[in-house]
Amino acid sequence: MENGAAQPVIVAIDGPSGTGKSSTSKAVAAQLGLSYLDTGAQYRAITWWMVTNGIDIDDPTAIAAVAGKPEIVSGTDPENPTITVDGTDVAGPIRSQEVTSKVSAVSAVPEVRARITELQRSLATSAEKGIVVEGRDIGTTVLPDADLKVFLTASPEARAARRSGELKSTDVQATREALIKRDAADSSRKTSPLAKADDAVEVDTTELTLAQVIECVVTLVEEKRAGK
Ligand SMILES: Nc1ncnc2c1ncn2[C@@H]1O[C@H](COP(=O)(O)OP(=O)(O)O)[C@@H](O)[C@H]1O
Ligand SMILES: Nc1ccn([C@H]2C[C@H](O)[C@@H](COP(=O)(O)OP(=O)(O)O)O2)c(=O)n1
Repeated sequence: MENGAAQPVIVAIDGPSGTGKSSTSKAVAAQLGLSYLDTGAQYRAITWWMVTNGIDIDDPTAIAAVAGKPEIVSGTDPENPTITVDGTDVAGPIRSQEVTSKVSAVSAVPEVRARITELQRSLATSAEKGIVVEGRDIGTTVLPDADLKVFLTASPEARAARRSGELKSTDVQATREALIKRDAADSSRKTSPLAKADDAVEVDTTELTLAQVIECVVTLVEEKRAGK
């Protein structure tokens, strides 16, 4: 088949916080003309709704009871990814410290995961040219038949330095601790934890520039498409 008429390609990119999933996925999707989905933004959006509606984050039963209520819509253009909850643009508020500190507890609730996973699968199957989906459990649970699975890693020091730079925070040590705590919670939850799929390609980005990581993933997609 000619490249121009290629079959939709599904790319799953997983890994802990600060490994470069969002920046890499967005750039790869833009370069290859694919859609892009930030699944972390969806979990942040449902967490934002729980916080805004006064739901007790320490009560998984209370979270489960209302998990079906908010309508979460993700725009999948990599040049302009969007996220709304019941029609409200929440791209800014979902990055708040409060949401960041509560998102692991909310996303550990099975009813929340079932709801969000369904949204993710539906977006992936409707992407005409294909999609790059980034998260924690995409290769293992959400899209186990993805054409390419990549698992990004980096040292905690590199990840904390990147996040601190982004948050314009000088306290790299506090950022490092918060990041390690969130990764531990995400990796140890019962339902669909952060994990590398057996057939994922692991890329350690500690010593790589973002441009190098993007090039690496684009090459992996092209090799898959060429049937190598
Ligand atoms: N290989 C890299 N080298 C240096 N900085 C990077 C690299 N990859 C990503 N970054 C930067 O690190 C920060 C976190 O990256 P991001 O893509 O949001 O990670 P994740 O989605 O895995 O949490 C961003 O500011 C991004 O520009
Ligand atoms: N597929 C996913 C994606 C994110 N999550 C949860 C766990 C993560 O700590 C939060 C936030 O994810 P996000 O990718 O926005 O996190 P960072 O960009 O690393 O700060 O969502 C998840 O449980 N499953």
